[in-house]
Amino acid sequence: MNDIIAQLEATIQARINTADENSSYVSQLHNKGLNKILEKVGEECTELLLAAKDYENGSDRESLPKEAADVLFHMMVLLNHLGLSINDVTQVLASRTQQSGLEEKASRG
Ligand SMILES: N=c1c2ncn([C@@H]3O[C@H](COP(=O)(O)OP(=O)(O)OP(=O)(O)O)[C@@H](O)[C@H]3O)c2ncn1[C@@H]1O[C@H](COP(=O)(O)O)[C@@H](O)[C@H]1O
Repeated sequence: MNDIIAQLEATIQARINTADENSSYVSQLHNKGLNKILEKVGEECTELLLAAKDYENGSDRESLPKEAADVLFHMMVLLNHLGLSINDVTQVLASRTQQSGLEEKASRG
């Protein structure tokens, strides 16, 4: 796993464990609960879509990677809030590397 992702995950887990709302955005979000986290993930996904359109039409070439980072970060907070990890996601991706997406689709029948 990418070092930054692994480091970020360790920080997210530490913030969830210490749950110090005053000094931590992750702790705040974790304490607010699943609905608030899902709201943030939804918001960030919408911002990602808008940034992708702006990137394509050339009006904004800066925001797309930042919005993608926001989505990834909030998805990691979501996974960790529920006791999962980005490792659970990379394991799924790894298990899919032996098959093309089209083969997988055809195998569903
Ligand atoms: N990568 C991030 C990161 N990306 C985005 N954000 C926060 O996510 C929020 C994004 O929400 P919005 O853009 O909607 O901004 P907002 O209007 O302030 O949000 P709300 O008031 O609606 O919650 C902002 O507060 C950002 O600061 C992040 N906050 C933290 N991290 C990482 O998480 C680590 C732990 O952070 P703390 O828990 O704050 O210590 C940090 O060291 C960083 O590495």
